[in-house]
Amino acid sequence: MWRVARSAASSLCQSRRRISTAIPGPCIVHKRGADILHDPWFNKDTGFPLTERDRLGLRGLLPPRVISFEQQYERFMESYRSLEKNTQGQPDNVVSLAKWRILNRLHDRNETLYYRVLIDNIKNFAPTIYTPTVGLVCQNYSGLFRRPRGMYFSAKDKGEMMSMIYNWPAQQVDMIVLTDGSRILGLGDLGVQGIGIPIGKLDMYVAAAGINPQKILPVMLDVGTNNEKLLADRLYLGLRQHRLEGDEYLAIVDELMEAVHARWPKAIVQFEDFQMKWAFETLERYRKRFCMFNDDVQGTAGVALAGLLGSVRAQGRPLTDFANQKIVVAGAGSAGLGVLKMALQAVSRMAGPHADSHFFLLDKDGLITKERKCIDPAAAPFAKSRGETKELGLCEGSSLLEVIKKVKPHVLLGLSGVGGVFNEEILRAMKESDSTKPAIFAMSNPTANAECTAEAAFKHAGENIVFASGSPFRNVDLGNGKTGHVNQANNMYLFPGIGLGSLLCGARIITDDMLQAAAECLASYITDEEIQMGILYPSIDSIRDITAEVGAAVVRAAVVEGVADGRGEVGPKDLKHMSKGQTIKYVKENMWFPVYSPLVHEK
Ligand SMILES: NC(=O)c1ccc[n+]([C@@H]2O[C@H](COP(=O)([O-])OP(=O)(O)OC[C@H]3O[C@@H](n4cnc5c(N)ncnc54)[C@H](O)[C@@H]3O)[C@@H](O)[C@H]2O)c1
Ligand SMILES: O=C(O)C[C@H](O)C(=O)O
Ligand SMILES: [Mg+2]
Repeated sequence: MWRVARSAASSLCQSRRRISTAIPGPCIVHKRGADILHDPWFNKDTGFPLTERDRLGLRGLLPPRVISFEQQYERFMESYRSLEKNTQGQPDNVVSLAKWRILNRLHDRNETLYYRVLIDNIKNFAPTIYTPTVGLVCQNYSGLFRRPRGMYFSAKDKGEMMSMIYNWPAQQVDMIVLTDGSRILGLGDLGVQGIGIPIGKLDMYVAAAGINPQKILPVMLDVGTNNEKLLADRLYLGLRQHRLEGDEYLAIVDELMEAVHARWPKAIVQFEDFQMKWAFETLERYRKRFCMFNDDVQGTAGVALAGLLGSVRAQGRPLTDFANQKIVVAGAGSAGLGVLKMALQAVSRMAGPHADSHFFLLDKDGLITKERKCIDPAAAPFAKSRGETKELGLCEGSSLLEVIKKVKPHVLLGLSGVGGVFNEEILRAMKESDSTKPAIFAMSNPTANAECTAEAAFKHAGENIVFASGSPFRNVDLGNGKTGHVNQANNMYLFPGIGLGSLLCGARIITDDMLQAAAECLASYITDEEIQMGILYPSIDSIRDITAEVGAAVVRAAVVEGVADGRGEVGPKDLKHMSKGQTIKYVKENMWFPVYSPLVHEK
C-alpha cells in the first residue's frame, strides 16, 4: 500500500521527464541500445517490453521473448537455490563468497531486480551483503575486484576533491556512507579494501529505508594503511603508504566534507568504521556543521540501549530500574564508549543528573580506574574510583573474570573485537549474576570476532539468559523442547531510520535527542510476550516497518528541537502539524520500492 514506484531515470532524466510530459517527447532515458543494457539503473534484461526495445534501439540486442519481472525473479531465486545445493559440504568461506558473487553480479547488472530480491529475502541475504560475509569480502577485496562501486578519494587527490565530486554521474545524492578503512568490523585496518562496508551499509539503506539507489554514494577515503601485509601485497589496490596522521589527515577529511557539502548540501553523511581517535574527533568536528553521524558510536549506542532496556523488562522490572543495573562492558573503543555515554544519559533522565551509575569498563588492559595512566578522555567518566574498587576487592587492571565474580553484573556486554574473550569460565561466572535473567551481548563482528557463540552462552551461562550478538547466530536448541532465542544486536536496526528521518525532515544537524528518540522507538517495538521469550529486537523481516517508525521518531524529535528545515514541498510547519501516525505515513510514502518503470512515454 505504501510502496512507491521507482523513478525510472536519473535526476537529470527526471527533470527532462517533467519537461517532456508537457511537450510529449519520445523517451524518458537519454541512453540508447547497449548503453542501457550495461547500466544497472535502467537495465531490465529480458524484461524490456517490445515498445521499449523498438524505441530505445534494443531490438536484436536481446533474445526475442519478453520475460516478466516475476519470471526473472523466480529464475534468479532458482539459480540461487541450486548454488546453495551445489555448494553443500564445501567450506563456509567458499559458500559465503559464492553467494556474495551471485548477488553481486545481479547488483552490477540489474539494480531493480537486485533490490527486489534483497528486500523480499532480507533475512536470508543480509548475512551475505552485510555482516559477516561483507567482512570476508573486504579482506579479499583486491582479488575479488571486478568493477568499481562508489567513489574513491585518496591522499593524492588533495586539492582536487571539489572538482572530482562532479565526476559522480547522479545529479542528486541523499545518503553517503564514508569510511577510511581504518577499523573494519573487528578485522582492523583494511585500507581501501574497506569500501565493502559503505556498499553493504547502503544496500541496507535501500532495503530497509527505501532510499533510492540512484541517490546513494559509498565513499572510500584512502589516506594509506598501516597494515603491513596489505602494503606488501602486489594486488593491493590502495595507496601504498602509511596512514596520514594529525593535521594532514584532518585537512583531507575537511576537503572531502566541503566538496560533498558544496555539491549536495542536503546529503546525510554516515561515518563508518573509523578507528577510535578519528571516530570521536571527526564527530565532534563536523556534527554541528554538517548533517552527519557516526554509526559505530551513535547507531550502536541506540541499538545497545534498546536491548539493555529490553533486558530490564525481561527481569520483570520497571524501566526505571535501568539506573540500578550493573553493566560490565568489555571494550573501551568507539562503540563501547558510545554505548556507555548514551546509557549514562538514560540513567540521568530516569534517576536525575547526579544518580550513580553501575557501569564497569574494561579494555585490553583490564578494568579502567582513575589510577590508569594516560586514560582516554572519553573513557574518564566511566573510570572507577579507588573507593569503589576497594569496596569490591578490585583494582586497576582487574581481569574480566575477577570483575564478573565480584560485581555479579546484570549485563555483560562485549564490544572488544576479540573472538571468544567470553570464555567458559567467564560465562559460568555469569550464572552467579544478581539478575534473574542475566544478559549477554557479544556484539563484535564478524562472527569469528564475537566474544562468544550463542551455543557457548546458553551452555555455560545457563538457559535463563537473554542473548544477543552483532552477527547472526542460529537459535539454540536447549534439548528439552525449549529454544534459546538469539537476538541480533546490530546497528542495522537504527542507522537506516536515523538517516531516513534526518533526510525527510531536512535536518540541519543530527542531535542527541534525535538519536535518543530512535533508540526509544526501537525499544518500544517489542511486546511483553516477546520479551518473556527472550526476544529483545524485532525480526529483520520487518526491517522496513521498523525503519519507518524509527525514521518518524527522528523526524518528530528534529521538529521539537527546531533543526528540521523541511524537504521539498513539505515545510517545517507541515512537519510540525503532522500527528505521529501522519509522520509514519509520510515516511512510508517516501520509501522507494523496486518495480520496472516505463523508460519511454506511451505516446
Ligand atoms: N553490533 C554492532 O552493531 C557493532 C557496532 C559497532 C562496533 N561493533 C564491533 O565492536 C568491535 C569494536 O569496535 P570499536 O569501534 O569499539 O573498536 P575499537 O578498536 O575502537 O575498540 C576496541 C576496544 O576493545 C578493547 N579490547 C581489546 N581486547 C580486549 C579484551 N581482551 N578485553 C576487553 N577489552 C578489549 C581495546 O582495548 C579497545 O578499547 C568491533 O568488532 C566491531 O565490529 C559492533
Ligand atoms: O557493520 C556492522 O555489522 C556493525 C558495525 O557497524 C560494526 O562496525 O561492526
Ligand atoms: Mg561499523
